[in-house]
Amino acid sequence: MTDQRAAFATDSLWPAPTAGGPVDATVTVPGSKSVTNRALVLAALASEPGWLRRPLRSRDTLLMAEALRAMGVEIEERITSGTGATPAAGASAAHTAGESWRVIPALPHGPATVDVGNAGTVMRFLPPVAALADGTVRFDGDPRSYERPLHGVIDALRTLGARIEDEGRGALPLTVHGTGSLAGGTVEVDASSSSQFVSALLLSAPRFNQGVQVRHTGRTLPSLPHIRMTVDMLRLAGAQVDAPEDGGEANVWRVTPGALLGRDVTIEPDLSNAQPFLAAALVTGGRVTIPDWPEHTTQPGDALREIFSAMGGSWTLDERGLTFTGSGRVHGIDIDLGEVGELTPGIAAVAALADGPSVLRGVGHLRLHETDRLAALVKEINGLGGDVTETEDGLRISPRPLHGGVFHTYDDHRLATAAAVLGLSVEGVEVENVATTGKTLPDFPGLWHGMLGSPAGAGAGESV
Ligand SMILES: O=C(O)C1=C[C@@H](OP(=O)(O)O)[C@@H](O)[C@H](O)C1
Ligand SMILES: C=C(OP(=O)(O)O)C(=O)O
Repeated sequence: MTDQRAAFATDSLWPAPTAGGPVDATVTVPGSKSVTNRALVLAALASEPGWLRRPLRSRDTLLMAEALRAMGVEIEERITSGTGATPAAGASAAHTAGESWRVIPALPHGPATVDVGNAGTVMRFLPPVAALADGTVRFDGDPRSYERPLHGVIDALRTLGARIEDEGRGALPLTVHGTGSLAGGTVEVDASSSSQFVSALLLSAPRFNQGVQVRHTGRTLPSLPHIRMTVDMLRLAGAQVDAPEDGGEANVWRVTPGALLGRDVTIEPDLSNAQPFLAAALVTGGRVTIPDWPEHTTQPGDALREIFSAMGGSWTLDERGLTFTGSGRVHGIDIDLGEVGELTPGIAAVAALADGPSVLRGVGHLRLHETDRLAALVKEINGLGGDVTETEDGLRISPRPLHGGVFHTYDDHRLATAAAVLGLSVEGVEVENVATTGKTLPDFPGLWHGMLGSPAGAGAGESV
């Protein structure tokens, strides 16, 4: 619906390259979407300017930056040499070289219009910011954004004192009528459809008059590492947070009101976007190194070390980064992916090439992601000759010899990267709208061809 969306060619077919043999490459993966968008929100709400080093520049993060700018926050993009900047704790000068964003916070204000695209982080993290704004903020997005769950955030904000018009939809589009402050207080939310409900309320809570106490009341809670990421980043910005993992009450988070510090944050590489490259090492029996893999992280992609090892590879972590090595064999896996749901499409692709069956559990909420990921994976892998069935909360995958064909991606970046993994071993896979990878991973086709040492093919389309 916007200029950014127009940059995405949707009708092109990208011939996914096959791997001529075992891959052997080092792939520098751009910054984490989840860390970049949290860092932007926290910097925008801080009481002093801050820096983001090596932020991700992708559709989701540019939408977040644009939305904050629309509410009065200044975000300047700068190229730094690595010498003029103050590195974040533990970051080397090399780490800080490249692009940086200087964020100069302001009291958020309306009138403003926010395009959320199809970014869960934007559609969920920003209504609480808008509730703190002085003025009216209108939220709209891609057609799919109307279908993604938002009721948890809307209802909770109303309980905490906000006025929101959504014409009874409990979803986008909506208008938040901010008054310049929000009471805050105690709220219950069923976050079983998205952990981002909890993260959204916690991120802005230091600025609520009474802070917040959030109690999750649902039966399940997906993507816990992403909530831990929120808690860690809030603490790094000076907030006081009580969380269940510190011995607090189960399913209850508390944030004390107080000023947020302007920090200098170096964004980690996106470990979930490292997935297709690690998968390439696994399925070709090759080796891929991802530089700057953090020793400690809350990113769910860190679990790939163990998951892909259980599927047949092995890893080492040293000063070069994470090196993942395939053994030439790929095994099936029976695993609950509830904590790391965004890894499911890539694991499903590897599982379809394995030497035995797999069961992926705990990911029913993926039906409400960028697309219905369970239905899409069944349809598209089976369209190449596979045998994937949907269960109540996941997928059952029985590997079969696959053949070429068009793999549709439904505007879902992770469907596109999963298709590329299949294409390494299966001749003639054509990925429809590979440019949709630009939601979180700029120039995926370029990185992929670079890994394979092959010239970039036609039909790659534009990406951010
Ligand atoms: O907070 C975040 O940055 C995210 C949380 C998860 O969302 P859900 O809990 O909705 O799965 C994850 O899937 C998404 O890619 C990013
Ligand atoms: C679910 C995802 O994204 P979003 O932040 O839009 O929820 C994802 O990146 O896999």
